Amino acid sequence: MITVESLTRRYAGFTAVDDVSFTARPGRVTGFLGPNGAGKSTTMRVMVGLTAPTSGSATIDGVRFADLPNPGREVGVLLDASAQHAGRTGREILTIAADTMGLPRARVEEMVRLVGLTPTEAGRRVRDYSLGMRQRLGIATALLGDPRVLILDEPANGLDPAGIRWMRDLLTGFAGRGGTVLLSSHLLHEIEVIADDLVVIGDGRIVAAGTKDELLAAAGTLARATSPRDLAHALEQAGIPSTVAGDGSVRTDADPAQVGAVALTAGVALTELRPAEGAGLEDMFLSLTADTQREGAAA
Ligand SMILES: Nc1ncnc2c1ncn2[C@@H]1O[C@H](COP(=O)(O)OP(=O)(O)OP(=O)(O)O)[C@@H](O)[C@H]1O
Repeated sequence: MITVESLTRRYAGFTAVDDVSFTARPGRVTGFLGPNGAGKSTTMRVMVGLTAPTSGSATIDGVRFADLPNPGREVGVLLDASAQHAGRTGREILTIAADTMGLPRARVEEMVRLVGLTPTEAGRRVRDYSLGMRQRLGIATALLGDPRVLILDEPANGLDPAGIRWMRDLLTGFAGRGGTVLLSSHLLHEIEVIADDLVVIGDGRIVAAGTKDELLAAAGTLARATSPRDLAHALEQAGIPSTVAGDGSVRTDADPAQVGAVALTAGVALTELRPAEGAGLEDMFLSLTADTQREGAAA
């Protein structure tokens, strides 16, 4: 279990992470989402002791990362796949990590196979790796010590479609065996498929956290009508607040049956009526982080 409590990190007067609290539980994949610069990497860096918190804490099963006796055996970390020593081969990097953790050398070849690097690729210098190969090596390093917790920043970055599918199965299997997975990603579809729980951060603050099902169900109802303004007006008359998005869709917290009844009474022809959850994580993400998007309010 990863526990983040009232975590704040300031840089010279700028607050990158602002009083953030959440947990990532065993047996679950927790997706960590937010727009560029929202504070995901900073939070993850604090978790693994690379950045000191200004206040608050991040612990793994109640222990700070820096206090873990053999961290690689307990927490697998992939923060920046390009941070590996470019002059070493993939195999050398894994061997050094295995020696540091006191693991048998056989574990190195096991991991090379597991992440789908060929023996030739494992013998190539990392500076000559493609992004996807670096990512695979980073995942091999994270899994080497057979940890029970994984902290992965954008692990799917650079992977081809087969690689993304492979990673999805790997992480789901890891959580299925009782492991804790926290992963950040900009690939919302990936998160939607793989995550059990979601933590959404915007401008350094948590804007939503809960199970994926809860958060998607909370998205309300989406309706389209030949005249969106008439529908919004009819809903308002019925005491149901709604918003009309730029694409003409009308959103409300009321359920679809209520919206349908109001439209019928008002004589407004609907062209679409459904739970907004069908719109998926992307819509939820954009509406939750609308205030913090560089591109301005999306809905
Ligand atoms: N060492 C630093 N000094 C000053 N500001 C920093 C430092 N590290 C991060 N920041 C700032 O903190 C904010 C959060 O950055 P962070 O990298 O955590 O965001 P992120 O959510 O991971 O973004 P992205 O999705 O773009 O990777 C940004 O505004 C960033 O510029």
